[in-house]
Amino acid sequence: MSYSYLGPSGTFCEQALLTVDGAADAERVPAVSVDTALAAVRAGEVDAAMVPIENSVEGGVSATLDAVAHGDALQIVAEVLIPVTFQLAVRPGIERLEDIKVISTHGHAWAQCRGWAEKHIPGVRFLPASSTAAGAMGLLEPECPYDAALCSPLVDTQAGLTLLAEGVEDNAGAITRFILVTRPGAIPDATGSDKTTAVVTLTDDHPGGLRELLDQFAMRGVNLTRIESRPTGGGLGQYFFSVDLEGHLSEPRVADALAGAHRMSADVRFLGSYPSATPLVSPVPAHASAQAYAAAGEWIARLRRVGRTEA
Ligand SMILES: O=C(O)C(=O)C[C@]1(C(=O)O)C=C[C@@H](O)C=C1
Repeated sequence: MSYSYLGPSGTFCEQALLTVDGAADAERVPAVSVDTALAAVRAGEVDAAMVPIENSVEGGVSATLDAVAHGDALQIVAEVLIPVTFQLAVRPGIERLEDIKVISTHGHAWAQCRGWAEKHIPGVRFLPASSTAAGAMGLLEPECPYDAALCSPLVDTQAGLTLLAEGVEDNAGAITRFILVTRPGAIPDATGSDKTTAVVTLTDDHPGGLRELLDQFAMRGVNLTRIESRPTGGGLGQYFFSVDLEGHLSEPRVADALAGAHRMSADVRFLGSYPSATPLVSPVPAHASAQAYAAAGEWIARLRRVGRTEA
């Protein structure tokens, strides 16, 4: 196997990738952006990509939500949760917080540390970097246009950077969720604790459209763990919905709910069923169990057989 990930080495993304069996010894190709990492999968240059999808403080990673929703089909085969904590690295010559005028990091990292930075370095300016590790590595460049970078604790051991502070995040205990993405192929077997991701674009804009979509899941006892609206790019008011739900496509209630969504909108993109990284939070109601579906299916089949005999 070969993998792309949001690089360079030292990102949280790489940390997530290294939790995958065999990835430590596999070919790992750092990419400059989520789009580039996924493009390498689409082009067949690597087998899979590890990219961030959601953070417990800052929410969805738009670059990932949009990239998997459009273009050649991709499939999510695994998810990884990584606790995130940040440290402040500085360029040579900077010795005190007061010397810092500009901080660089990934936008999601800045959103998680902005409160600390504004409190301890009043007036500091933010310069976006393509990743936390890219920001940190830039500090070693002779013409670095910023003084400090917020990065993962993985970075210091590799580069010999000077650290001025650790644990600078505003919310202790934050978690980022990453997904392992491949070209479409076999769906991982159901484990009994699985998630499914899909993208739905409602074709017809009318009052209650979103509620009707949600009903498809609610009435089949399917719990949603994330729902986000993202602009389609086609104009104001035009959105698609990206959803994660508890359950596997092989479960009748999940298949039925997705089929219901498809009846409402032909524009449903199935993005995969894969093992959940945490135990599912909501028990399956009795009426939505596989047994209840089987019993109801047999009942309908019986009715149809009787009808045919009598006809
Ligand atoms: O820049 C990194 O290190 C990443 O892996 C990206 C990313 C993200 O996109 O959310 C991952 C975890 C942190 O929340 C901050 C940045």
